[in-house]
Order: sequence, then structure tokens, then C-alpha cells
Amino acid sequence: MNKTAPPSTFVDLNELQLDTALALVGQPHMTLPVGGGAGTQYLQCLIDGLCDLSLTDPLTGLPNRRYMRQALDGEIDRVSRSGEAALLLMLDIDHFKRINDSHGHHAGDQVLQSVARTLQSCLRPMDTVARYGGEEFAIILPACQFGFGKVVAERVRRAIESTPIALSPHQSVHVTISIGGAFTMQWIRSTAQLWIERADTQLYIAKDSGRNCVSIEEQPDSTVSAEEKDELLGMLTGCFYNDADAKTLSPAPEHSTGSAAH
Ligand SMILES: Nc1nc2c(ncn2[C@@H]2O[C@H](COP(=O)(O)OP(=O)(O)OP(=O)(O)O)[C@@H](O)[C@H]2O)c(=O)[nH]1
Repeated sequence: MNKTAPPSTFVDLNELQLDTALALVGQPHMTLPVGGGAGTQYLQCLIDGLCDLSLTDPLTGLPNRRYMRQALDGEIDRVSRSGEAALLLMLDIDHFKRINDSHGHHAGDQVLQSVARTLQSCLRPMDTVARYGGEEFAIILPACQFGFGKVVAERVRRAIESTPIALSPHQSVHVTISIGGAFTMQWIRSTAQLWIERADTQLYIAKDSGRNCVSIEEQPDSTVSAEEKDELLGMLTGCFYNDADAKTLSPAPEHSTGSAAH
């Protein structure tokens, strides 16, 4: 389908391509293939299809970087409300350029597709695997305990290392990945950008350490103990109840939970 001749007939939405969808939407007086409610439904499906396309990496079928940014924002929101830890892993295939150089670009694509499948197969349904760009992937693991981060990342690393990738009936290759990880800052509103940068820093450390290994950031010192939470909540409650006209705040107690209240 070329861009200058927009399609005028019904397009199978399972076959929808970005160019086709844009051409359809771009028609000034677009006549829908079916009338009435069915027409509206078709238009809605078209819009949904476009949204899917804009959030999906065409090579691997994984969510793309744009989707991941949205998912990260959502996760930061959830963690800042619940205080539950979440882990972001950034993964990069080691020496991927050599695959392209020695086996060709098509083989490189096959490797990316295989890595995507392996990543999906070794994670929970609630986790998000995305292709972040080139040969870099990202995994968001909600509700992941601090002590468990390294275990999960190692499991992922081993899964990739041990999975042969068939390039043809007679030839297969193995690849390895380096992984960097960072947990969300609990009880602190952060940004997706900062979270990615922290995980990326760990990825560089893993690459520098010889590749095919994992580096997870030390647990950030932002956790709030049960006692601190009680004090914090008590302090806030005291403020509102002690201050009848709600114009001045009570002084903070000497054992202030400054770090927790950021
Ligand atoms: N086949 C294929 N190659 C890609 C794609 N996207 C990026 N690349 C290639 O990925 C390679 C990345 O190479 P580098 O950034 O040097 O990284 P590397 O060789 O993996 O080395 P390290 O990351 O340092 O271990 C480049 O050759 C890109 O052309 C793609 O969609 N398909």
C-alpha cells in the first residue's frame, strides 16, 4: 500500500500497517466501509489498531520504548502510593555487532526475536518486557522484593545464555546479555528518566565488568520503617488536631523523620 493512494476499501484490521492506517485516517471525507453503528465500531477498531502500532516494536512484537515510558510512569505512581518495591532491569546483548558482521543483518534480527521470546518466557505475566531500542531491552518487575532482584536478573541472564538460537536448519548461535538494575525509590516521587538512568549506570558497570553479568544498584536508603511510618503519621495527625484554626503547624518533634518525609 503506498502513501499517495489511500485505501478506499475495507482493511482487515489484523493486517493493519501504519501507512495504511494513517492514509485511512488522513482521508478528508473518509467513507467507512460499513454504515451506522458498525461504522463507528470499525473506526474505533482502527484507532485502537493505531494505538497498538504506536506502542509495539514491529520486529519483536514487544512493547516499544514509548509504551515502556508510560508503564514506568504508572509504576512510579503505584510505588509512591503503596511503598511496594519495583525493579527496572536494562539488558543489552553482548557484542551484538559481531552477529550482524559475521552472519548478516537478517541473522541479527533473528537473534533479537529469539531473545525477546526467551525474555517473555522466563518472567511473570505481570512483568513488562520491552524493546528499548537497538539491541537493548528493558524489564519492569512490579512488586519485586529488594533481596530478590539479583535472583531474577541472574535467572534471566542464564536463560539467554543457555538458549541456542537457530539461524538456519544447520546453524545456531548463542548470545549473552549484560544486565543493570535499579529499584524504585520507595515513598519518594521520582521520574521515569531518573529510574532509567540509574539502571543504565548499572548496565555500564556490568559491561565494564566483562559482560554476561548482572549489576544491581545498592538498595536506596529511602525505606521507611514501621516505627518511622507511625511517627510520621502521628506527626501529621497531631498537626491537624492540635491546630484548631489550621493556620500554623505544630513544631516537628526532635527525632524528626526527615529522610522519610522527602
Ligand atoms: N540486525 C539488527 N541489528 C541492529 C538493530 N538495531 C541495532 N542493531 C545493531 O546493533 C549493533 C550494536 O552494536 P554496539 O552498540 O557496538 O554494541 P555491541 O556490539 O553489542 O557491543 P557491546 O554492547 O559493547 O557488548 C549495531 O551494529 C547496530 O547496527 C536491528 O533492529 N537489527
